[in-house]
Amino acid sequence: MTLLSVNLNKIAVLRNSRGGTEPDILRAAQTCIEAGCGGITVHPRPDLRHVRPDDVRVLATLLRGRVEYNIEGNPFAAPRGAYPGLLALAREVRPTQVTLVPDSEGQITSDHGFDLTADCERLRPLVAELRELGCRVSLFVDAGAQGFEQAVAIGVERIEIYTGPYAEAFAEGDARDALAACVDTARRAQQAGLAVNAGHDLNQANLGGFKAAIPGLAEVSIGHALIGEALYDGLAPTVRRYMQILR
Ligand SMILES: CC(=O)[C@@H](O)[C@H](O)COP(=O)(O)O
Ligand SMILES: NCC(=O)COP(=O)(O)O
Repeated sequence: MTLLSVNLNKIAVLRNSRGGTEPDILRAAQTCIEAGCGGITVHPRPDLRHVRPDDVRVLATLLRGRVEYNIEGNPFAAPRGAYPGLLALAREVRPTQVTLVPDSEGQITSDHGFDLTADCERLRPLVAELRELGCRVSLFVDAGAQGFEQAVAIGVERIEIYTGPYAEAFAEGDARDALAACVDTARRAQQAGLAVNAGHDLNQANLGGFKAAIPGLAEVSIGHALIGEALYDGLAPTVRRYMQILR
């Protein structure tokens, strides 16, 4: 069974657009847990536009001992204001997994992975510290990435394949090449001893074929589409409830 980790960034984006506390991230996490998800993912960023450090902290308390907690982010992004940095957050909350992502400043969302052959040496001390803290470490990589042996050598246990190009090809009607690249990447990573996660723009339409093609897929983290789909699923009953009140 592949673990579903629900990314709650979009709940925070909606909340942040008004200020205040609604929609409430803890309530959203609780709902996802009650629905059977295996994990919660957050991706705090230095500009605080998504999940914020205080969200990361309160979620840790809610999730501990219940489901996996996956925190994503760029470990090299400098602390700024209320954002203490990814490593500092990991030291505080000790999530199940930290997924290191080479986001650059101002990126709307993640759009590429690490170059393992170039980046493993500078990642080495960070991976070591995260492992000391008891966190599993996963590296965000593009399909086609090389250097999995180097990743294993510095203590990395998983990769997360960036599935944006697969999702885009699927939406355009022909995902065969993009899927084949993910399948080959997963196979090589597994042969090197890594477990394989995947994420970005996965949705109910493109997930089934992806999962079927990747034996042993350990985890998918899904946020943007899942929250959008939840809106569609929830809009009609919600409107009906308002109509009841207004009768
Ligand atoms: C690491 C990753 O794949 C990203 O997909 C990201 O976490 C997506 O979520 P946001 O764009 O909402 O931060
Ligand atoms: N790691 C990917 C993730 O957490 C969610 O990405 P998306 O579904 O919001 O594109």
